[in-house]
Amino acid sequence: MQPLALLAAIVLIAWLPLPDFWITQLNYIGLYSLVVLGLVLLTGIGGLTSFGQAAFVGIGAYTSAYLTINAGLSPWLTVLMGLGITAISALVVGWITLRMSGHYLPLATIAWGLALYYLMGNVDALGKYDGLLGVPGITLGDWNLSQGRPFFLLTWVLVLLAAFSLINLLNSRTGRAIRSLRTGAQMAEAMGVNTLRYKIGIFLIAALFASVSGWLFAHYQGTVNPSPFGIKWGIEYLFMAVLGGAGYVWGAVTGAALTKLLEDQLQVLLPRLFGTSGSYETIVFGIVLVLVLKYLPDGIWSFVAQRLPKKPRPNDWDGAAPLEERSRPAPGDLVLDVRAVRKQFGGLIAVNDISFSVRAGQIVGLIGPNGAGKSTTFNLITGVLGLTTGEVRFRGDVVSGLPSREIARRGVARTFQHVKMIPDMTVLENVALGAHLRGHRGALSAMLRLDRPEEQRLLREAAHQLQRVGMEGSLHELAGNLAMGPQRLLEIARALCSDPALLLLDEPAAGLRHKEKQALAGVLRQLRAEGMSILLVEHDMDLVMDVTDHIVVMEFGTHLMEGTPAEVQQSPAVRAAYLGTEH
Ligand SMILES: Nc1ncnc2c1ncn2[C@@H]1O[C@H](COP(=O)(O)OP(=O)(O)OP(=O)(O)O)[C@@H](O)[C@H]1O
Repeated sequence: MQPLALLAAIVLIAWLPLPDFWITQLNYIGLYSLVVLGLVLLTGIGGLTSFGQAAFVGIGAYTSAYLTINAGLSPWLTVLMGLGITAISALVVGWITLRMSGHYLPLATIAWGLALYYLMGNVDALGKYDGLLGVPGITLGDWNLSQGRPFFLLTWVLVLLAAFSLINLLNSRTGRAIRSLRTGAQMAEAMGVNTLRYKIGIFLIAALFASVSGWLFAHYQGTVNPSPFGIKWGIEYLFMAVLGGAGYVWGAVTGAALTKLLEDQLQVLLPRLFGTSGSYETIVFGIVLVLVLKYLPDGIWSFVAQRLPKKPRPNDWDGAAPLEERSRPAPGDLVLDVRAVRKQFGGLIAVNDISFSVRAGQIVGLIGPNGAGKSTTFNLITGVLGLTTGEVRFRGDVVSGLPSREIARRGVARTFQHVKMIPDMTVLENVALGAHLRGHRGALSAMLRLDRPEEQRLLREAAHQLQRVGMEGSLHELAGNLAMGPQRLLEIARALCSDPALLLLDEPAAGLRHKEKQALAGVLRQLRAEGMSILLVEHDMDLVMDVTDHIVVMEFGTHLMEGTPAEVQQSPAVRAAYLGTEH
């Protein structure tokens, strides 16, 4: 949707002779939309559930109300102060709670919401549960922006700014990193994404949006008290996000609008229907939520989004400058040196003093029967697991003990045994995530669209790597629609995007058809010809024998033998290990 067309629509609505009742409704919808836009980013896109957003609305509202009443400051100044206090609170709360996973995070946000509610209700200076009265309006010259149509304009311009800055953010390097959070930390960290930093970042942005809504609310109402900032409202905001479509920016506005309109209509209709007064609308909302979750699990906007024409991202990257590349190891240089690595899980020694090396321009296969310890060795090299003893050196430096994103930064790229990608993002965007560490632009420059030159360079790299693996025809397809073969190639292209000196492939042939395996073998041979070093963990013996230069065989966590494919094929010990017969 075009920002200017929407802005024009807002000005038109303000100008039309609509009854004041509807302007008031739209004002509240705008206030809610701001909070829910934050939730779309945090919960729908980032996968972090928060019941505590109403508390951030409260911080924005109370800060501005208190300072305008008691210190006589201008609301234009107090909004910034509210944002500052909100930012500090969000950083502290986020830093503590966002390390938690599963149910703990929502529980922690409930605790935070409750704590703040009771704090607001018990502090004398904040008027306890009666709150603060006589909050002055927001003025611009002689114009009072806190009433009716002027307030409508102010609120909805802010909603548009928030919505389009989110859209810009999601279409950027930072946005891809944020979207990767939902797939789990392992893939994101392997792409060099500092997941905790990004989680705190989206928590902060969502809190700031809520704080602005609180500021507007305080000056619109002219009074603040704790009840709109309690946990009930924390739940209600989440409800709006889920109803509208938590994965979509416009889902936020849809959810806020439907909830407000439905609530108002039901509050009038239902008591008439039942003949008594009561909060029947809550029951109806519960039923609506269950129905939406059953029939439109991605929210009401998803229904619209599926029917909107989809334009592929216009190609503006072809002319961009290529990204800088790291220095390459010379052919034959020692790239990976695994020295007596051991991993113990309780009493089980999964990897028992394994040593081997990979040289530049070599494809080394790591094979062995199920449970031999291949994946564990792979995870030790990539930093997913810590070593019990031993050492891993990459290009001469010890990398064991480093977090996986640091190992990725040094030039080790990987794919996953079970493909990990972002299904609702295009192939091109998924692959561009691999170049995360080669870009530097952050959230603010993305929101303001100052990141475009860098973004074009990143997309150019992604398109180039897709061409390298023969997928140049699928740039704009959604990754979730790909067959298994192209999915595996997507992962390889994504890994190549980081400009690696070593590529670690975890069972890339698993689930592939014969033709797809042939295509994969072709890509691997071509990469080797270009000087890439590859460690290949694989069960498919045809592929391993076909493409590797050297093979390391593991059995029960130990090093059984190593040699050329021919030597390994002829080894009675290897045959026995696979067939389970005598050595
Ligand atoms: N996190 C863990 N905790 C305990 N034991 C583990 C853990 N991960 C792996 N193991 C054990 O370590 C051994 C080696 O497992 P690993 O997955 O590395 O083997 P693999 O050779 O990759 O097998 P496959 O080919 O089936 O993937 C197995 O006995 C496995 O059960």
